[in-house]
Amino acid sequence: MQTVVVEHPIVRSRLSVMRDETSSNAEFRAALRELSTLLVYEATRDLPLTELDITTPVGPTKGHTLANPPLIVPVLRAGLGMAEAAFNLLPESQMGFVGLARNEQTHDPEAYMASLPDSLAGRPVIVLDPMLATGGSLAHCCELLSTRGATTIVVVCALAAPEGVHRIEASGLVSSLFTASIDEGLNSNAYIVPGLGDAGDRQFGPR
Ligand SMILES: O=P(O)(O)OC[C@H]1O[C@H](OP(=O)(O)OP(=O)(O)O)[C@H](O)[C@@H]1O
Ligand SMILES: O=c1cc[nH]c(=O)[nH]1
Ligand SMILES: [Mg+2]
Repeated sequence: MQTVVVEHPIVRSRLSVMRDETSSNAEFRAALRELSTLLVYEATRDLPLTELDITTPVGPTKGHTLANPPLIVPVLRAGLGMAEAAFNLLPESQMGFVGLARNEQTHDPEAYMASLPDSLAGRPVIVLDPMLATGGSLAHCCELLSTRGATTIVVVCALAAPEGVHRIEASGLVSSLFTASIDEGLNSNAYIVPGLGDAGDRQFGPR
């Protein structure tokens, strides 16, 4: 698995707004949206292109279009805050949805929703979830995608813990991971330290 920590001054500043406990829900959502644009920009850098003939007002030339736009899959709830930014960059794409809620006693994900095409054979997938903590949720999501035939899965998250990076690498299902930071680790509640708290609650309020 290729792991890329996107180093950029704007990425750092938006992540800091997200980490700051005094940021409002609206400030957190705006910072996540802007951060997601930058992370998805990097995650799509190597997408293959198809050449096409176009005509400018001045004359003919060659243009390009995405050869095989990826399916975008936000993991609900928190990944919803990244979805619009990804769709804006990839308007040709389609979107699927996976709903997972981590059980805060066992730290295992509990699935409550999946809305995906039956077959993902031949379709690259970009999975969006701001938090990669134990990695249980993203591993579950990637297994679901793999069961439907996905072979190229790119994960984009705002923050990761080393434990989660190792877990999804060990799954063998993820081609690349793009994140703004790999933090120190997990606390006894399996929250990322220093992290930013609960990314779903910080956007939408407690569930
Ligand atoms: O790596 P893990 O240990 O599995 O934890 C990460 C998961 O926890 C958060 O979702 P949560 O379960 O809180 O649901 P929410 O998005 O509805 O808040 C986050 O958005 C990830 O999906
Ligand atoms: O730090 C964490 C861990 C899991 N889920 C979150 O939203 N934050
Ligand atoms: Mg949550």
